[in-house]
Amino acid sequence: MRFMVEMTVNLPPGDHSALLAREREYSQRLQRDGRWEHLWRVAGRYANVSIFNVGTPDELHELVSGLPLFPYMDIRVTALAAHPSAIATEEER
Ligand SMILES: O=C(O)CC1=CCC(=O)O1
Repeated sequence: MRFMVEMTVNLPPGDHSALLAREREYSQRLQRDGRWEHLWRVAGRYANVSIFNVGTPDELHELVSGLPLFPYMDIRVTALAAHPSAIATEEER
């Protein structure tokens, strides 16, 4: 199941380098294992748009709530369905 996840980061002022390093490590592990398919910066905002490919909504919730930045983010999740006009490989579906 694919989900579009929009994350807006609201960090208080300060040095968050250790937290951001943990966030990067966590997200790159999920990108490498294929569950975090896309990660894009929203131009001009401290926000991202991501595509997750996971088995269940519960799994998505577990992954997203485990993000080190989770307490500092507003997160919006949209479930995605196949578009009948999309040209996509079987693997992408
Ligand atoms: O910088 C962000 O958009 C927050 C974030 C999510 C995954 C990551 O590595 O950073």
